[in-house]
Amino acid sequence: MDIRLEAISHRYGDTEVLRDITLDIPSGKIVCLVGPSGCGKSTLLRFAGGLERPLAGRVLQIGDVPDGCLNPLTYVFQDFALLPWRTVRGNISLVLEDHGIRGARAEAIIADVLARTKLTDFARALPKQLSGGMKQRVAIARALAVSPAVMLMDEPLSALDSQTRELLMDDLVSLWTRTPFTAVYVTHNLNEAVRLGHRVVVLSRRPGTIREVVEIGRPLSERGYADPDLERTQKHLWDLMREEARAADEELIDV
Ligand SMILES: Nc1ncnc2c1ncn2[C@@H]1O[C@H](COP(=O)(O)OP(=O)(O)OP(=O)(O)O)[C@@H](O)[C@H]1O
Repeated sequence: MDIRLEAISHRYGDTEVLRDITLDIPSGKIVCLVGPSGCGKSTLLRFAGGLERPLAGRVLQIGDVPDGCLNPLTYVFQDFALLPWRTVRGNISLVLEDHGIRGARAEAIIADVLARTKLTDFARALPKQLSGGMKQRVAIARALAVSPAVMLMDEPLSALDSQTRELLMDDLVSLWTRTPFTAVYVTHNLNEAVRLGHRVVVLSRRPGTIREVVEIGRPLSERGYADPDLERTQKHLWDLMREEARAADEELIDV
């Protein structure tokens, strides 16, 4: 399933947040949204996920959802949002229980997503026993369990230290390489954007408009740490954003 955002504009009271955003999220690709603080990235993600409606424009879902899809639009949040009293397995089974899936069918799905996220040996652990990176893997496994058409990822790695973030990026790349998924991925981190994005959408300062859409053709599995081509692309993204990021930062200080 593709998502098309068509001529989206929005304001909260007197604050114009987004202006005339038209954007395609093609099936099987990761589209990263980057831009200065407060430019409307998370708002756009909520519109894509149908959690909120824009004042103008529309969000179209085009095509079929994947086989076995229980929840077409599924979020992965920065803070993992795991239930502390449930085990890894229990956190994943919960989303299946919500859809009335139990027994052998649930077991098969849980085994599959635990294997895909390399968590099989941790099925009985409680969240408090896990590192931040492992918790986020559980959150990703839980999202995958519902076979989403599109994963909506709001800064999923930003609560993690830089080494853990590197490891999780590798995990996301191998996950996508084995079975491509579709994602809208909001991040402040331009390195994440160039490592994980097939398409990087640079938004301007608020009201967010699209400044540039950067396509990155190189396969995810061939994008290594400190790759000179990717560093050039990352620099280009930062050149697009630098002044506006500073202005947005100073605007926050003025408030
Ligand atoms: N529900 C709401 N009611 C009022 N204002 C809101 C609401 N949600 C967001 N805003 C405002 O809309 C603007 C865009 O917010 P949003 O969180 O989408 O930006 P962002 O680019 O994701 O920000 P950041 O990079 O800092 O996370 C901000 O000025 C924010 O204060």
